[in-house]
Amino acid sequence: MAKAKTKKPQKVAKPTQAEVEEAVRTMLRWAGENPTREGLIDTPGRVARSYRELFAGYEVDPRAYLKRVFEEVGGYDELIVMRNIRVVSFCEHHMLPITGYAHVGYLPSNRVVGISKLARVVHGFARRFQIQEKLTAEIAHTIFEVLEPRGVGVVIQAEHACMTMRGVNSPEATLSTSHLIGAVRDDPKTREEFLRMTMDHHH
Ligand SMILES: Nc1nc2c(ncn2[C@@H]2O[C@H](COP(=O)(O)OP(=O)(O)OP(=O)(O)O)[C@@H](O)[C@H]2O)c(=O)[nH]1
Ligand SMILES: [Zn+2]
Repeated sequence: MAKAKTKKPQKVAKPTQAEVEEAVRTMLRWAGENPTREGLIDTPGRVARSYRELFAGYEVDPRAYLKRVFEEVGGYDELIVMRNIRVVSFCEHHMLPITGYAHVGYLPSNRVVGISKLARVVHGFARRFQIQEKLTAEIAHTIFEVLEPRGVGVVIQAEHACMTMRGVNSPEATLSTSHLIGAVRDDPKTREEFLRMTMDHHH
C-alpha cells in the first residue's frame, strides 16, 4: 500500500453569512446572470442553507456515533452487513455530487452497535468534500478503531457528476471502491463472504 499523506486539514476562520451570499451572487454574475432579478433574489440565502445541510459532516464527529455498544449478543459472531446505504457526497475537485450506495460490514468481537449508526458514520463522512477512496477508508478506519471488531469491510459504488454530466461525459460510469481491514481482509473465507454479500449487489 502506498503511504498516504495524513496531513490534518487546517482550521480556517468561517466566513459570515453575508460573505457566503455575496460569493453566490458573484458566481451568478460570472455565469451571466443578474442576481437582482426576482427569481434569483433569494437564491444566495437558499444556497447557503442548502450547503449547510449538504456539508453538515463538518459539524459532527462520526466516532461519537459508535460509542454506545450492546454486549448481550447471545454468542452472535458472524458478519454483520448493512447494504445500500445511500451516499450523497461532493467531489472535492469540482464540488459536484457523488451519489451512490455504501455497503458496510464488520465481524464483531462480542459487542455490536445499533445498526443505524453504520449509516450515520457514512453520512458523517459523506457530507463533506471528498474523494471516494478517502471516504471509503475513513468509514472503515473509524469503525475499526472505535468498535474494535475483528474486521471491517466497506464497499462504495457511486456516480460522479463531474464525470456523468460534464468533462468526459460518461453517464453510465460508476466507481467501485473497497476498503477491507483485519479478518475481512486477511481471512479468505470471511473476505469472500463479505464481497459476495456486497459486490454482486447492483443498482
Ligand atoms: N481518484 C478520484 N478522482 C476523482 C474523484 N472524483 C473526481 N475525480 C477526478 O479528479 C480528477 C481531477 O482532474 P483534473 O484534470 O484536475 O480536472 P479536470 O480538468 O476537470 O478533469 P476532467 O474531469 O477529466 O475534465 C478528474 O479526473 C476527476 O474524474 C474521486 O472520488 N476519486
Ligand atoms: Zn470531480
